[in-house]
Amino acid sequence: MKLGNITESLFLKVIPLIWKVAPVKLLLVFVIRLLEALQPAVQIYLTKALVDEVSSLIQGTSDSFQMAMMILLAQALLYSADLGLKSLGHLFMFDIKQKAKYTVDHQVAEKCASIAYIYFEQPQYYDKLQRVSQGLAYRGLAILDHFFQLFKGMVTLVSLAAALAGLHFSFIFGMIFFIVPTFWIHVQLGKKRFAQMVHQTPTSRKVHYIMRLLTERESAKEVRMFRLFSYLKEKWSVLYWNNATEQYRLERTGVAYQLFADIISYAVTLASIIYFIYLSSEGVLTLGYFVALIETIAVAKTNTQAVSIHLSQIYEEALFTNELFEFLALPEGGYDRDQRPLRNGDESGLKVEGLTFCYPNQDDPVLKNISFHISPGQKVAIVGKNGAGKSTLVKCIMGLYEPKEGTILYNGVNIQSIEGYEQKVSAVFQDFMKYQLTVKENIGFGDIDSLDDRASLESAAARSELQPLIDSLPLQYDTELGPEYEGGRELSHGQWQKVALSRSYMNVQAEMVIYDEPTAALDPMAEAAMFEKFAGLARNKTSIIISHRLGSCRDADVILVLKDGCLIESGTHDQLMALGQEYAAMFKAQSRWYEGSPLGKEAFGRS
Ligand SMILES: Nc1ncnc2c1ncn2[C@@H]1O[C@H](COP(=O)(O)OP(=O)(O)OP(=O)(O)O)[C@@H](O)[C@H]1O
Repeated sequence: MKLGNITESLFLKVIPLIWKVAPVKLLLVFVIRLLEALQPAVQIYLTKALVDEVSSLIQGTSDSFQMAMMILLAQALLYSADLGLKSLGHLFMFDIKQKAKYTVDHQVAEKCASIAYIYFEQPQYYDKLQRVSQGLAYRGLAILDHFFQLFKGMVTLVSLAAALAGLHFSFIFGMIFFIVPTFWIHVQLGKKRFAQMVHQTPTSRKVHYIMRLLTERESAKEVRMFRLFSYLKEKWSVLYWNNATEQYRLERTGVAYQLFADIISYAVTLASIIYFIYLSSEGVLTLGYFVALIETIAVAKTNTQAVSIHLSQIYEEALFTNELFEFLALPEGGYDRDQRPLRNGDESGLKVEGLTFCYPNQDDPVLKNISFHISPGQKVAIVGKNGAGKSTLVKCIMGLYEPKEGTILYNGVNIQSIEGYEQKVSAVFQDFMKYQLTVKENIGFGDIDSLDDRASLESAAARSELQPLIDSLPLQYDTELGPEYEGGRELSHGQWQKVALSRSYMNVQAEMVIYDEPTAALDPMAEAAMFEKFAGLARNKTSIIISHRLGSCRDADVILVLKDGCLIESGTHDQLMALGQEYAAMFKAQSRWYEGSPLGKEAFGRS
């Protein structure tokens, strides 16, 4: 990363961002750091005056005891003021960081909500997100701290350099000898640390993932049942030590580099002290001057090291901060709006034409040249074996994925050009959310504007037969669901599915309803009721159901049969049965189970 980029990151991005959230506090911290920075030079000047006064007192050449006391008092006052400024500076910085973290977290969350859904299918996205959240919490905002410390160190050094240069110009070179090696070392280490973090991100995500498997409730059942603890712990341990060993090696290199820099800096200090002793022996320096110079060297040493460390830290933080700004600059919506084919036609309903879709980082398309038309109000079932592409197809229809080729038109318009298209579609996904929040929120999220509309909530709950369960809960609609928080009430999977269905019923404005295996966890009575209600609910809406229970698809107006990403059959149940191919074979295989055929008996090992 070039110096220009670092300055740009610091002055054009980080500081303006912080200026926006806390301008007054930022200015105050700046003033405080300036005052703090000038304090060492004044202290050294007072020390010199004090030592000279005391040495005069010892030699009996002066009776300025009062003067010495005055100087001591001034030093004490200065020291107290410095302590006060430090505490204030700390508090102001704490406040600035809280506000800046809030603002940036907020922007990251907004970005996550607005980027194309397809980003969530890419491991690189999760790697970046992890670095962004790590970088933000622990590093990004530290850049400001380093900047102020750097500023303070520089001001102190300039004030000391002015004093030393007056004595001999070579002290300026001495200071450079202090700064350059430490700076170079820390920049190199910063670069290495950043590169290491980028390359370790996938492994460290895996380490966290396996630790979650070992500790969380979701996985606890299988971990115990399959006795996975030792295997997973071993896997976690290998990955953990892979990263930890690399980090240790880098730290060891860092320590060796630092030792080298410290030796150089000590040599420079020693040379300076020898020179001061020589000047004193020549009678050029008073005792006070000598003491002040020794103190100056000590303070200069600390500050030059601090300056080089803070400079290199700014470099390192800028690498992290840049990741954050790159993340925030990801294109929203993900589609190149100018490239989108915008077609207007008079055909109503949903028309899919030549749809081909490929997941990121994969060469083979998951959906291949699919075309069909659904008229408004039609009931459509999508069936096919596992992995045939059913869920992917509905995600394309919902506008979550952009086709690689082909178009999806709704009432003749490309769905990606339709403002608020997502409100026209209501859906229940296979992996629906179990919000660890109240019943009201779990249902009301289906139409956030009606969250407080009790009548709508009750009507949605009644449609999925959920009302009796809600009535039995301690706080009814205000009962917290899920076991993760104190007082939360856990539901069965089927009950959760009813909650998800209720959520979808909230969106009464939806023109199209999509259900991806909506009854998988429901008992037969609830399933039958759901289909009865669904027929009524979806009467005026286009409805698309994915189901493996082919019996529930019999009444569909159109059944689409997918195989290996291709649409191989479409028609009514009777037409497809008459065709006698994939659908007919699947249907017959399933119906044999209900009719008690030998196939069913074999599966249970009966003769
Ligand atoms: N996020 C993803 N990234 C890459 N490939 C994926 C992703 N999701 C699904 N696939 C692949 O796409 C293909 C179709 O998956 P999809 O979930 O659409 O099938 P499906 O017909 O809904 O299956 P099921 O009946 O098991 O739910 C599968 O081969 C799957 O491996």
